[in-house]
Amino acid sequence: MKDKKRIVIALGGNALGNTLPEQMAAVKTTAKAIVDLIEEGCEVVVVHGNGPQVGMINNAMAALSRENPEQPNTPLSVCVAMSQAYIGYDLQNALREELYNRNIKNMPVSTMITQVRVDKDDSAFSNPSKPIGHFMTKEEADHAEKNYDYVMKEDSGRGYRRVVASPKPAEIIEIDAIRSLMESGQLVIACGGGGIPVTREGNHLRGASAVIDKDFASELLAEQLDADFLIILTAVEKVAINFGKPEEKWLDDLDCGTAKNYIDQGQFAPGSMLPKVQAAVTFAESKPGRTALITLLEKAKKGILGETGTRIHQ
Ligand SMILES: Nc1ncnc2c1ncn2[C@@H]1O[C@H](COP(=O)(O)OP(=O)(O)O)[C@@H](O)[C@H]1O
Ligand SMILES: NC(=O)OP(=O)(O)O
Repeated sequence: MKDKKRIVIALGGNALGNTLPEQMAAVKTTAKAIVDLIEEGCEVVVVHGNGPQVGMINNAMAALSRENPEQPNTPLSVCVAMSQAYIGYDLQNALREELYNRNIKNMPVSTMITQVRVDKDDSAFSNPSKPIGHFMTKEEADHAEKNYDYVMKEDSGRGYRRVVASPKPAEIIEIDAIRSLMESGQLVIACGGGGIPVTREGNHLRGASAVIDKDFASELLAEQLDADFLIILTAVEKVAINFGKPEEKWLDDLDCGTAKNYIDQGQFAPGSMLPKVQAAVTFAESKPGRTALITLLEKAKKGILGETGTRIHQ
């Protein structure tokens, strides 16, 4: 029996920054927001994104293999694994320190290297859509497309980014290990970067060339851990309709039916707010009483207390 409110938190790009120094600084703020929820008596499992980081790692490994033909290129699945370890390391340390600062010394923090099974026939493999790495100019994007065989896409007027396949998560391979750690009172970081994408071949798990969306992976994790809340922390305090337009309206409360109508109207940008609202609706619909919350990282505590954010419910 659960005696605490169980929460899966999905951390967006602003929780980590884009570079090594930015990440070292950002995780301190992120840790404060997470430990606030632990102080409120919640049981928390943390998922994070990895778009900028996995792109950076992949570029570095590709440059290494270009310089040294004996060094084969590193598969994207391995780059996701590296990003889980690198981000988990910083986040785990920041969380441990923040727990100690608040005199919570009996809560070990661990990062679970997590594999997530995807369907090898997922249509996403022939339609790359997930932006990774840094923004580029048109000239840089043309160069990368021509020389590195990257697929590039313009991203909402902000420049060009490489896009890769992003299949839907079907199964969290390490779910029992994550559950055991959580139930023994640990603060667990899992499904980082959406999880290492793998396909199943008998007993063998083969790495897939993809990056899973962390919003969808955190939704699956929240369902499988029977969480009460899925909290998606991002760079806006609330979800809006007519976002960025004069008639913009910020939403406090959204039932699933209304959310689906707004999705059909194209109110949420693909690749940014759309997967969050889709994940929130899937979670809220999966069982009565489950609620999703989308809010600003720094407002997580106010959000859980019902004072801000957009709540998505049945
Ligand atoms: N309808 C909308 N309401 C609120 N924000 C929106 C909307 N459509 C697009 N956005 C943008 O989506 C961003 C969140 O997506 P993104 O930056 O990709 O998320 P993440 O925090 O996971 O990195 C917000 O900061 C905002 O700029
Ligand atoms: N994997 C993933 O969804 O990363 P971002 O949140 O950084 O895009």
